[in-house]
Amino acid sequence: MPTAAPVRRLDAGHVTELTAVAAELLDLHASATSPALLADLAPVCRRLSPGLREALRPVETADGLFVLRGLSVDDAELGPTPGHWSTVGRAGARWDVVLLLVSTLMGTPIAWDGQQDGRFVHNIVPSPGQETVQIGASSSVLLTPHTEDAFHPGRAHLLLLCCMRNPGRVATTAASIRRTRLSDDDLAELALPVAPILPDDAYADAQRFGGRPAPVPTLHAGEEGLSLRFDPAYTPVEEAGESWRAAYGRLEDELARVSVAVSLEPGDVLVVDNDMVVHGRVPFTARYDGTDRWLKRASVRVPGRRTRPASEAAEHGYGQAAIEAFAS
Ligand SMILES: O=C(O)CCC(=O)C(=O)O
Ligand SMILES: [Fe+2]
Repeated sequence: MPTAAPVRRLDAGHVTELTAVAAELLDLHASATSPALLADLAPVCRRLSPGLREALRPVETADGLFVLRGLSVDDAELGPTPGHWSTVGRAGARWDVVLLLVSTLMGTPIAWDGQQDGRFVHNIVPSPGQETVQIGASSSVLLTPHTEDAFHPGRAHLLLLCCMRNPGRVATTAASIRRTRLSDDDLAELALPVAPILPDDAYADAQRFGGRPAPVPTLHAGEEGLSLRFDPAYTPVEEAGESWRAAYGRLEDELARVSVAVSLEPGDVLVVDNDMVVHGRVPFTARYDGTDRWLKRASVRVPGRRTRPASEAAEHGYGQAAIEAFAS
């Protein structure tokens, strides 16, 4: 049984190269959200050294994740943790660019009109009033293991979580479907489109969408192996039949059994395969004094990936559309 996430260590030379290129891009474009900076990402990445590009290759094991370690955060320079994503401003902007470069080496960064003002890098901070909601801004509750943006066919293939600060070493949890053991009957049952996955509370517009929620398969046996699409907090499980509910429960149990806890340290980047791994977070007590936990998050699509059922192409996505950082 896996107990720890694999760590990939960036050597000092590669850290210097990556941070210097990020600083140059930010100087040139003034803002990490500038469309001109997004347009520069792919050409700049092509000029990075082969060693750095190799170090930042995508996820390659059945764990479906790794922690990239070696970057370091200057805590004093970062400034206080904001109480809400909308008040981050330019804080940690160089990290936004680092994350966009790492994302571009692995695929195409995506954003959503309906989430965090269409930004390509989200800020995940505990926010007053949201302590118990099932979104990243929560704190006092377990954030239930989920596929990111599971409600949408345009969701990311890879999710990157970069730690700015994490007092108390609050753990992110991650569980790979490829490490679970399920009976053939359960696999067959969960491959049927039985229950829909509704938009989560980070998407107010999508939640107002008038169309009919379509049931989707939970598991998919693709050419490369099993993938999953799973978000029990937003799945009306109680509307499904008893036999399917029992199989879904066994899947939840198996995911809990193989789950690893990853306590991110400042500068760590957790890379998660969003088709293979569900992630969550243990509860913690927010301080709201500027020293709180703070992650930056990027979502990446990998062109040409065939890990999902073809039927997803016909989904309405609750009126939301993913925006790509550049044409891929
Ligand atoms: O806070 C965490 O460790 C993970 C939160 C999360 O689910 C996310 O940012 O997508
Ligand atoms: Fe998440």
